[in-house]
Amino acid sequence: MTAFRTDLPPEATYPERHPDAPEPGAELPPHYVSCFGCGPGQPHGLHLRIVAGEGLDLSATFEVTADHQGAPGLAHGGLLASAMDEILGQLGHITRMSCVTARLETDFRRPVPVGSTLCLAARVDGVAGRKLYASGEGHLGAPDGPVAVRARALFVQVGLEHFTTHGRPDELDAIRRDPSMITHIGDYTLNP
Ligand SMILES: CCCCCCCCCCCCCC(=O)SCCNC(=O)CCNC(=O)[C@H](O)C(C)(C)COP(=O)(O)OP(=O)(O)OC[C@H]1O[C@@H](n2cnc3c(N)ncnc32)[C@H](O)[C@@H]1OP(=O)(O)O
Repeated sequence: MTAFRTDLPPEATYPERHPDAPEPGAELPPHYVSCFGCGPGQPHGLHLRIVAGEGLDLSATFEVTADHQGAPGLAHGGLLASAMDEILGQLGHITRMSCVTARLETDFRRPVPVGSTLCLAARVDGVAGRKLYASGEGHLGAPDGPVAVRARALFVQVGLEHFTTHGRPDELDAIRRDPSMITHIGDYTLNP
């Protein structure tokens, strides 16, 4: 059997839900107004609205429109992977780890027609040091609908300097002028 690089290592542990994690049922704040996945100010974005679950899990709905096509009338696979990347990455809200995607594996199990709603679910599988392992699915039409897409990912925790070092100065300057473009929770600045 293939050993995927997102397989949980033996030293992984299952973390507690962070006491400052969003309440179950609460909608997560967008981490950055211009994020392609969740930013309300991103005209070309997916505009995912992500809701905290009871444990180390999240859910969201993704309305698939004609803007998301690959084949005629069908969603583009890379776009579905982006939606999974976004909801999996936002699991950092629940564990309070500011992470970036190191590896994302996606299985496309059914075509996703334009006009359909994809119900996304994501959960933490474990944490090993800076590494957060996560998995999720996209169900067609309803949370218990057929699985159209499945993903597993490895995220690596990074400090704020990851973004300040590598981000384009124009966008970083815009955030300095208007800090409300990114979400701050307490003394923690979320991944911009
Ligand atoms: C409160 C917080 C809330 C946060 C909410 C945020 C919402 C955000 C939502 C965003 C949603 C969208 C999200 C996005 O779109 S994030 C944007 C897309 N991702 C990136 O741009 C990341 C680019 N990559 C990097 O910057 C670096 O490579 C990173 C930082 C990932 C690691 O470089 P770094 O120099 O720091 O660390 P390291 O190289 O020592 O690696 C560390 C460990 O990881 C293991 N490893 C690394 N890569 C892989 C791999 N491919 N498969 C398997 N394993 C891998 C590695 O072996 C090592 O393991 P170990 O030797 O320790 O055992």
